[in-house]
Amino acid sequence: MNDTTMNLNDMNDTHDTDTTNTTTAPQDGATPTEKTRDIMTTTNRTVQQTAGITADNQTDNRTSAGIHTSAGSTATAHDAGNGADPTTIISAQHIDKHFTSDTGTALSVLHDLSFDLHEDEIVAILGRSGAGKSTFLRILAGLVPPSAGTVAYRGTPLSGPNPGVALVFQTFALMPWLTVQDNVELGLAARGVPRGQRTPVALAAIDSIGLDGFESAYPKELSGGMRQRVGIARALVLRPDALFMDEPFSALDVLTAENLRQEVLKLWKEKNRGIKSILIVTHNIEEAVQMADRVVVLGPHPGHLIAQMPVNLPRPRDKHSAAFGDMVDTLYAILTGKSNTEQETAGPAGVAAGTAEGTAATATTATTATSASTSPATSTSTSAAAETRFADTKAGAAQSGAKGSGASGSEATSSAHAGTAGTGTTDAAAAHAGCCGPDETVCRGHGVPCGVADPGLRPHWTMKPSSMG
Ligand SMILES: Nc1ncnc2c1ncn2[C@@H]1O[C@H](COP(=O)(O)OP(=O)(O)OP(=O)(O)O)[C@@H](O)[C@H]1O
Repeated sequence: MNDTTMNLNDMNDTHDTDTTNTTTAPQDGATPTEKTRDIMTTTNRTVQQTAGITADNQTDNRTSAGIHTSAGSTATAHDAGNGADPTTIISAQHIDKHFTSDTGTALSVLHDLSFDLHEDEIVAILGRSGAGKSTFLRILAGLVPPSAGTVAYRGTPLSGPNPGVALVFQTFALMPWLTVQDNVELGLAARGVPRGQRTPVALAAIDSIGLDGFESAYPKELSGGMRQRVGIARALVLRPDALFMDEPFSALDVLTAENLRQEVLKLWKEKNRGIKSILIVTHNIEEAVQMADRVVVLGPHPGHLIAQMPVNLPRPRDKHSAAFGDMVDTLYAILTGKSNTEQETAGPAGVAAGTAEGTAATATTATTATSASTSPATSTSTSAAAETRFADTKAGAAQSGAKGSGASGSEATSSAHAGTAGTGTTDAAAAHAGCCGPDETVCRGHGVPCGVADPGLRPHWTMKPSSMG
């Protein structure tokens, strides 16, 4: 510990680093009164019924619920969270958000968005670039006040930073002048934890995230992946009820991102994990399906709830399974407006039921898959939607809706094989061998046994090396 850390609270006040959830003040001047209005009276039973999920029977209902969508503006993602459910960590009700430009023009960013986060779940907020995902996350974190609506943490309306949240940022937000250890201790120091107590906690977190031996290193000495590990460790030491991750892997190369996702999921599996929920913002469909127990889809202009989908696939998830692919296809269709799920109450039920067998759902059939609930997988999804379903929706699906091309369409996964295997061939075994380390029995990028040809290997995972960056 160096002297710099003696004044950590001062640093937090001085530098806008977004390093903890305890120091950032509301930015647009909304009053606590505005923020707390009607918090206990906004329960909307109709909406709960529409969603098909109740607090009392959460898991079972999720399993059978399939995809829920909202054609209207009053839908809520999950139950309405009136405080009756002790597993509700955060409840946001009827959130509106607008920003006003220098010229006085109002930009409506979020409209009537309701959402509950519960214990023991990972939720992904998925949407196109500009849909308002990060803004919504920040509102839930209490970093930005809503223009209308309410946010409560454990039933208590927020009037500032959410005390149950710790944040991980896309850009890591590390203090460059602090060592790894000091960065990790930052949030604890800001909370007034004495140095003698925070050091062992920080060291344990550093160890758990795979940075043992780098305690004294400075951020500039670390790779991007290592920096994000520091960012994650810094959040973990706070043992937050909710770990918020705002596109945490999108600044990393494909393999590093995949490794870190696996690390986070490994931590999540631990009994004494210290965090009760994870909320991850992403525009990567595959990442959402890989990580989340529930995917909440936001539509743009202004950001609003268009669908939510439970992900009941067994963990660790097999990206090659038909069920996984069907979920990705379905979400792609929803994101690109090719789905008419607004009229449906269930999507590909094989997926919703969490079976290994998917349905024959494709981008065009997913929305009418209610009658295919027991169908085995019969499709390898060769539609344009399927071709691009692993694309970063910001670069690929979100902008064009066309077949993935170049870096956008292929970056998300195809380069995982090619970048390491260096083959770019259609030889599945060779491709997997490339991402299997000497001590690994499973290809970490794709969840298949090393050295085993994967019959489900999709064509776009073997694109030409030149298109893989
Ligand atoms: N502080 C701000 N002042 C003005 N406009 C803002 C502010 N923050 C966000 N916006 C606008 O709100 C909209 C939503 O931004 P936001 O970052 O929440 O979207 P997003 O879905 O997270 O996008 P991305 O995936 O590209 O990060 C954008 O049009 C953005 O320009």
